[in-house]
Amino acid sequence: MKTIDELLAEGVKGKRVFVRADLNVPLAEGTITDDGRIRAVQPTIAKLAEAGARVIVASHLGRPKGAPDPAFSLAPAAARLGELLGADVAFATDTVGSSAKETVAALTDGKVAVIENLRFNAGETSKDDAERGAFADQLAELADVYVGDGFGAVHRKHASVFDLPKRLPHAAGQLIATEVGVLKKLTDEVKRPYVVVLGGAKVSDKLAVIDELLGKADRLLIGGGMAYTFLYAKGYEVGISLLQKDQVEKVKEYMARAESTGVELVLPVDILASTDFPDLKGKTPAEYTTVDADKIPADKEGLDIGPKTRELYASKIADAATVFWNGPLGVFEHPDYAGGTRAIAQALVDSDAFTVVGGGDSAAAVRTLGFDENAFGHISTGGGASLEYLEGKTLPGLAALEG
Ligand SMILES: Nc1ncnc2c1ncn2[C@@H]1O[C@H](COP(=O)(O)OP(=O)(O)OP(=O)(O)O)[C@@H](O)[C@H]1O
Ligand SMILES: O=C(O)[C@H](O)COP(=O)(O)O
Repeated sequence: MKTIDELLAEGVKGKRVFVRADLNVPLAEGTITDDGRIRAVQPTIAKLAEAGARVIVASHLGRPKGAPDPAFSLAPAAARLGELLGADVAFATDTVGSSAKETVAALTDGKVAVIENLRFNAGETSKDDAERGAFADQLAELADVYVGDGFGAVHRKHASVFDLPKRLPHAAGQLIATEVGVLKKLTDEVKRPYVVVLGGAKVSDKLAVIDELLGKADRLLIGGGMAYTFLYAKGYEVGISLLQKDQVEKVKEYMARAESTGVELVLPVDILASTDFPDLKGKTPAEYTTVDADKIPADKEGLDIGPKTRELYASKIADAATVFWNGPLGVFEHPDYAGGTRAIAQALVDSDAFTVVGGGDSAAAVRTLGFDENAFGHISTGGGASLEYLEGKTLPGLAALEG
């Protein structure tokens, strides 16, 4: 992979450089609630601008259906990027149409423009190679050079991630280089004990990584919504908790494998359970009871790990040399169910281990709960991307940069 420094050494002054970023930030009524992903790509953009490039920043945001949708506009992200850079950032109201062409043509050396959400065009995410290729051809007309720096999207075989770098001279941005460097440490040269904490909502999304981690990690601590499928597989009743019944057999197989290979697979021992999902908007106080994990009442759902589990998990993290954490341990968006996630974040901060937090929600949780980002070894901007990297999969966006 060509690095950004190698590209800069070749000279980018006056060149139109297309930066594929991941500006897919959480928004609440048009306001960015966590700008971590914008800050993460800013150094690459700033370096290119300082070197006199005409920088075109592109990204997806959310999952619009291949057509313009104002709810998914990148305009707020472009404005925030301008604030962070301390410079005017132009904004094109389309992606490859007249606004994009005019905006790019008007760029002068060292200036930055953001084009509208790539996913407003069906070609971006199309499964059809020709349709994706045709969109990539249009994007290629906008630029002379491609810089891949949207780590959060490198697992997507999308036009701007996979097809476009094949059409232009290309290099990897600083963020991608950092992310890959850190994740390599978790795959090639991991220091033990290696503890993995997995939470979040969907077991099915994380099964493949559990499969891979059973051969790599020393301990696997399970929490969040996915814990209930494990507890159910163990034979417990889980009330109305999140349960993926179609995954139960697979989970049983993994539990047996963990047992036979000596990997410690640790499940919650107590749970905060309630008859109601909490009010995430008004954040009115929740009513819940703390129950043992094998005694979840039939009319209740588990919404966070309980105090005994928090202590247990913290003790399993305390002597780790490496920790990877993906997925909140409870419905952290409500203050009454944020305690489990907070306890795990604190355990990471307190440990001497090299700690990596992966996943959009986990990274946002760490910041919204008030933790200092610098207290962690690395906070990845990739959710699915970091998991797929750890699974050992070939990531289209990295493969394209290597070619
Ligand atoms: N017990 C639970 N019941 C229901 N939902 C839960 C529970 N615990 C956590 N969640 C929810 O899981 C969601 C996060 O899951 P997800 O798998 O998306 O996490 P992530 O991997 O960090 O994020 P991303 O996929 O964005 O990278 C949160 O919105 C949280 O409220
Ligand atoms: O949030 C993410 O994980 C990335 O931005 C990728 O988004 P996607 O899952 O919608 O492709």
